[in-house]
Amino acid sequence: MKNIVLATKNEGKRKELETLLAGAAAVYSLRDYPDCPEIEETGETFVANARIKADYVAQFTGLPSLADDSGLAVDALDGSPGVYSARFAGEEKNDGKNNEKLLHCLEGVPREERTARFICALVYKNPNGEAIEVEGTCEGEIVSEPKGTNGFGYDPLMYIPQLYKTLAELSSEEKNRISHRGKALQKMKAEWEKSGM
Ligand SMILES: O=P(O)(O)OP(=O)(O)OP(=O)(O)OC[C@H]1O[C@@H](n2cnc3c(O)ncnc32)[C@H](O)[C@@H]1O
Ligand SMILES: [Mg+2]
Repeated sequence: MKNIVLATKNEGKRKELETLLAGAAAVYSLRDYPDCPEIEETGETFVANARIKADYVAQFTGLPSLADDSGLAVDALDGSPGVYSARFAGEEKNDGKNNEKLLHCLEGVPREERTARFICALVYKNPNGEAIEVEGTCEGEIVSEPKGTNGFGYDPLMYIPQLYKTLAELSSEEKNRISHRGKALQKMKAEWEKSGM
């Protein structure tokens, strides 16, 4: 079984990725490398940022690394907060404040115009330089008040019309089945199979 270091400091992501990788890889994370410095996300796209994180952590640890850069693109906000999703309400990366700001930005916007999607770019990088890049998306609508307590980040605001629930009202298994992250990881597993990496 391959060893992988997850290049993330986000506990919500770490848990989901660990569950999704169970049986496929032995998983470490930056919790196991507390000396790994903060990695600056200077890219303009999700995949560019995931590449930066995967490269850095593969070099730093000498092990294959899997990075996730993700976020929410809201149509009524021309795709914002996008790559700024974590820092939408400031550098401190506060989920509650980010959600408040998003609701504030969408005040008065009618339901039919509140469509949005989560995007997850995954980059897998071997210390020898080989890489695999995939992306997954999850479509929904931004509700006008938070609902549900599961998940993390913007989950309480992301309503999935087909399920009549927000992502935060789903169990982790249900979320993983339909989420941007779950879909991206399915693609990654297929690429691992194909390439033998
Ligand atoms: O960069 P790392 O260390 O992985 O952790 P991060 O939290 O900074 O992660 P990102 O830079 O990828 O920013 C993504 C933000 O988008 C949000 N997000 C991503 N996936 C999400 C999900 O499945 N549910 C809810 N919010 C999500 C969440 O608020 C994250 O902070
Ligand atoms: Mg980040």
